[in-house]
Formats: sequence, C-alpha cells, structure tokens
Amino acid sequence: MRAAAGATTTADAWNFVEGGSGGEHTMRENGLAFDRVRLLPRVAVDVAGRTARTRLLGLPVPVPLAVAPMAYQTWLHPDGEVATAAAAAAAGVPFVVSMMASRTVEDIAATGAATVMQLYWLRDRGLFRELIGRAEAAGCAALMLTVDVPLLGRRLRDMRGGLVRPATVVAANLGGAGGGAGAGRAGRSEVALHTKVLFDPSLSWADVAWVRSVTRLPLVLKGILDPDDAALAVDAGADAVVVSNHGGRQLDGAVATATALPAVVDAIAGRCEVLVDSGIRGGVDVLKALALGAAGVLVGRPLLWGLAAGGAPGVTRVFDLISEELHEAMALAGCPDVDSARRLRTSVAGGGC
Ligand SMILES: Cc1cc2nc3c(=O)[nH]c(=O)nc-3n(C[C@H](O)[C@H](O)[C@H](O)COP(=O)(O)O)c2cc1C
Ligand SMILES: O=C(O)C(=O)c1ccccc1
Repeated sequence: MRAAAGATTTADAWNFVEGGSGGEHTMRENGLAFDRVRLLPRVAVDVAGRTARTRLLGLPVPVPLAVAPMAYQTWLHPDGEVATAAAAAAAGVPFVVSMMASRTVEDIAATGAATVMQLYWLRDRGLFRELIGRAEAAGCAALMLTVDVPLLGRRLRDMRGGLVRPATVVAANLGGAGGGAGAGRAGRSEVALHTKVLFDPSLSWADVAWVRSVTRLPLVLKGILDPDDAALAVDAGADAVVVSNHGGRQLDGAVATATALPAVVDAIAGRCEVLVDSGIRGGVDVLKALALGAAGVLVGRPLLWGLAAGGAPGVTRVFDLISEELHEAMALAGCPDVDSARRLRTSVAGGGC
C-alpha cells in the first residue's frame, strides 16, 4: 500500500507524509522498537470464538484501533478526511479529526464515523474555544489535546523541498486561511511557518487544567512519553493519554513508543486509559501494544497510504488487513479477547523476560 501511495502522490505530499524530524532516528526507532518486542504465546486456550471487541475513549469498537489525527488529507485525495472517515465509519473505528483537517468537522461527522476533535494550543484562545464549541455541537465524543507540538519539529525533507500547500489544502476548521501562501522557497517549509503563527508554545499544566474546565467532553492528552507527565496528566483530569512521539516528527532522539509505554502504564496504574501510536504497521504491532499494557492504538501513516492509493476503499483495505492480522495473531497467541491479550507476557529481543 505504501508503494502504491508513493506512486500516486506529488513529491511535496510524499515528503510531508513520510518525513520525520532531523535525522529521522526516532521515526526509524519506532518500527525497530515494535520489532524487538517478543510475545510469549499461550497454548491450549479455546480461541474458536475470539473477539477483539472492546471500548476505547468510551466508544464500543470491533478492534482496538482509532484513526490518528492527521492534517491536510486533501493533499492525498480530493475527498480528504471525508473519505478516510467514511472508511472508519464502515469499520466501526473512531476518527480523530485533526485541528488542521482540510475538511470541516461537520462534514466529517456527517459520514457517521464516531469522531474525536484534536486540538493544538492556539495563540488565539477565542478560536480555540470556538472550535471546542463546534466539536461539541458536531457530536464529537472527546477532545484530544496534542501536547508535543510547542512548535513543529524540524522536518528537513519539507525544508529542503521548500514545501508549500496547494490552494486546495487548507485548514478548513480555522477559516481556511493560508492555503497556497506564496511560492516555494528552498530551505523553508510554509507549513512550519504557518503553524508558528498559530500555535502557542506557552502551554502549561495550568492551561491543560483550564481546557479540562471548559468542556464536559472526555479529555485525551496526546504526546506523553515520560511517566511523570503521565501522572501529571491524571492530576490535570485527563481521561486518557496517548503515548506518542508524533511518528518521529517532533523531537528527533525521543524514545520509541514501544520502549516508553510500559513505564507510562505503570505510572497511570489504571487511573485513566492509555493508548499508543507511532510505528503501528500491522496487527501484530497492535497485539504487542496490548501486551505492553495499552488499551488500543492510533493508526497513522498506513491509513494515509490507503487514502492516497485508493480513496475510501484503500483505507478500508488497510483496516481489513490490520484487523485480519490482529485476529490471526490473537489466535496464535492464545488470546480469546482483548483482556487476555493485555495479560500476555513480553520480552525485548536481546534482553531478559
Ligand atoms: C501527515 C501527518 C500529519 C499529522 N498531523 C497531525 C495533527 O494534525 N495532529 C496531531 O496531533 N498529530 C498529527 N500527526 C501525528 C499522528 O497523529 C500520529 O501521532 C503519528 O502519525 C503516528 O506515527 P505513524 O504514522 O508513524 O504510526 C500527523 C502525522 C502525519 C504523518
Ligand atoms: O505534520 C504534523 O505532524 C502535524 O502535526 C501538523 C501540524 C500542523 C499542520 C500540519 C501538520
């Protein structure tokens, strides 16, 4: 699917999707860390009637997956987020709407997908609150505040290419301003410049508590890696955290999520839900995430590959592949359900049990 997507997208769009920050060490390490996790399968467990059904963010799901918030999907397909969300609705998987989505939250919600609204901390607090109101009115099931982007990571592919969004790729929920803002200039990413104007790097735990206080929706914090931050997230009233390094797009050199996850799960000690993303590429990775203590995962780039390669049916194909792989891996690991998957033992290749 990745190869098919690469063949259909422009160089700019491909750099934007595929790129990480700096030397892309963290981006590569995300995959390697999941690869190094070893599962201890159980045997002679009746898995004939197995199910991957569970609840995520208060929503019933057939598989423990949600669509990661990803900006500017019309860059990859004319229908953009509406196509991805239609496939998510068909799969019964929640769709997290990026604050930088190129389709409106109302259009996305109209697909019938369960939605969660992702937010960045904006300099314009009025616009920030307005978006919360829109998310509530559109029926979003939760808010997801991304806490790992005081500024956009140094995306060298985008800088070298002089990345500029086409006029069709706008932040549709922010008034659509800023699309195609001028000619490309080598050494500068227009997306990075645009976000610098919008995003407020002063976010603190007091602000998180304020966000908690202005909505009754469940609050998810995305971008937690340190167990102390996980505990602070609980103190601030978070209902869930996403262990994430933003797909290796923020701090290059940050720890891989499969490595960071167990300590966060310990620190949370059941006080809120723990999700994980960054490097999930198939059903076995999902099973590993569960075995490491996650309640579920966000799927990122693979869904964009499906979108670019084949629109909504392409996204459906990716959901189907990951779901089939998960069900098969659960059978082979002796797991009739998600709870048993979360009790599987793991070790790390090269390390002890
Ligand atoms: C093209 C692209 C756009 C993204 N946009 C956002 C965004 O708007 N908000 C956000 O919180 N995370 C964003 N992310 C990060 C994803 O939500 C997720 O953390 C990451 O993609 C997971 O890594 P993986 O895709 O390698 O699995 C974006 C990621 C990509 C690849
Ligand atoms: O690319 C990203 O990872 C991302 O989070 C983002 C944020 C704002 C605009 C475009 C992308």
